[in-house]
Amino acid sequence: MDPSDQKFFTVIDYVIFAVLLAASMGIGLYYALSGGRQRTTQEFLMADRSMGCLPVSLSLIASFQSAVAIIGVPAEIYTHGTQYWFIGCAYILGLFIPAHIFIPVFYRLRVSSAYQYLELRFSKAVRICGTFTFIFQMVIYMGVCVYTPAFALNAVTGFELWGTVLATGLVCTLYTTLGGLKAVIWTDVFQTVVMFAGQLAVIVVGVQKTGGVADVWRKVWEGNRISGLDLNPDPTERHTFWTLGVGGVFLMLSLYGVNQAQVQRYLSSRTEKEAVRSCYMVFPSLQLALALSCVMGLVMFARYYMFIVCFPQMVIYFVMDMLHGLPGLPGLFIACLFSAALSTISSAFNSLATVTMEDLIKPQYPAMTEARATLLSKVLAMSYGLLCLAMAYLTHLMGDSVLQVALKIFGMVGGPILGLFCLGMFFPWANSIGALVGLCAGLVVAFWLGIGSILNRSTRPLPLECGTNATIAIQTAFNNTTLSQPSGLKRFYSLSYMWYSGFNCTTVILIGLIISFLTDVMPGTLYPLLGKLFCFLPEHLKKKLCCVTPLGQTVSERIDLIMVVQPCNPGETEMMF
Ligand SMILES: O=C(O)CCCC[C@@H]1SC[C@@H]2NC(=O)N[C@@H]21
Ligand code: NA
Repeated sequence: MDPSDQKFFTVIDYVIFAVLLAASMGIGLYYALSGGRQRTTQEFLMADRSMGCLPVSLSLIASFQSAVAIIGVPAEIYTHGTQYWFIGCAYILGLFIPAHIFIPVFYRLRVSSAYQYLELRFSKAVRICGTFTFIFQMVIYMGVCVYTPAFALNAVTGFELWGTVLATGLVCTLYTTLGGLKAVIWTDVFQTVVMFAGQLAVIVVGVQKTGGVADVWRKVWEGNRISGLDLNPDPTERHTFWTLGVGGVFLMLSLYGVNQAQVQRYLSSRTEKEAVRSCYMVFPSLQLALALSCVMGLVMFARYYMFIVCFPQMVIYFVMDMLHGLPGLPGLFIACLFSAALSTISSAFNSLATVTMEDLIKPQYPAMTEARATLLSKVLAMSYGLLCLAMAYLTHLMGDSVLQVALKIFGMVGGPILGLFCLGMFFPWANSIGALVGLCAGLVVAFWLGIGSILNRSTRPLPLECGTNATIAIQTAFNNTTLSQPSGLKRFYSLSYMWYSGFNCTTVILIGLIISFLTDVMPGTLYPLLGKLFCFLPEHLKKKLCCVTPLGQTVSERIDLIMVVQPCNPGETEMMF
């Protein structure tokens, strides 16, 4: 079937896609014109802290379940088998720890941004560095999320690429700017339903067209696509139970524990209990989302296993092969793809606008009126929307498999941020110099590792999903040849990307503790060194930077100052761990 001349879409398909965009716009307009009409930042950025656990839980899933997962996971399963499915084991601790450790801390501090915690615990400098790191991570991730569906569609169906990117970006920017967090959460709910429906449709039709469940199972079994429990402890093995089930926990904590997009949803819950319940409710839906995308990959394998060829847009090709001729279903899948993208991008816009407002602008202009602050938040959401379109173009140049790109970004940038928060929450003697140096060192090591791994990619042919036309036969032949085990630095570069979050988080904590120890226990040590290090800075800046921690304080005094939080119930001051 030559994609170019196939008439994939009937009128009804375009109608369904248009209805999705219109419904999202409608929800945005509804929240722009109802309630407090988005006149305060409390409503625009925090949804008046009035949300129930059901919409919050569906919105939590939608935020980090984009077209990357919908396209990338089936391609992963088709190429490497179901080993990736073990990431589901990471969801247990990956949601339990946020529910019982991170949510209570953020909720009881009544912050709007997770990074306010960093100023309370450390210093303003740490908060600002954390905020910029988060912005960097989400802007790149947004670019991948906008680009993926448009590029995949264009390649298979000739669907207009940049027109789609523009339509997606503008619709998303509009309803996020008009309706604030309430609109983002309720569009996420609607888009998550569309996402599941679209994947389900492809699976049902795919199984039916591939000869039924028994036939599909036989083919995937013969094609040894059902991976066993791989307990290989080698950290350079790309996907094993350890890299996915344990390394994946750090990935989940960096997203569902400390990522502003998720923290903001916890904080928009009407009570702390609702927030914890929403975190629990994420578990079954996330497992369902993972199962749907993995099963879609298996059905795709059963369908094409005798052809053994692969190219980047294999998944869209498979979907169109299954659904064309069934009016409305191709449109449903396009709606599913763009629902996945829109729900992630709108969460990113809104969280970026929130941290820019709360962490970077408001502290500089405390006297700013509520009306002006809300207007500025809307302008920020709009500007991030336009920035994201630019990032989409950058993704065009990346070329790696989109799932791997997204997970590497989370590992390289989300890992250090997770380390920063862990340093603050679990190590009372960590100080702000330690936090600052730890974060910077963690990011440097993370990018050294990430870029090094790309430059030193092993001579083995790229895995199938990276778009080479290698057939599985050639791939198997190469896999069997035992390439000389890399040693030293090459071994460091071949660390599985699923360990990036855990590795970078640990780096930040270790370096943070060492520097804290040096600067606190022996205050005279690092201070003059820092002074010399920043000798090029003007005196006032040097003073400000080098004594980000009032060194005179003892560690215990600092703990008393920070670890006592505002009472949850009047009259009661809770000590935090
Ligand atoms: O889908 C994306 O946009 C990013 C890839 C998935 C991100 C992680 S993987 C573990 C967790 N489960 C999800 O569905 N999303 C996050
Ligand atoms: Na999404």
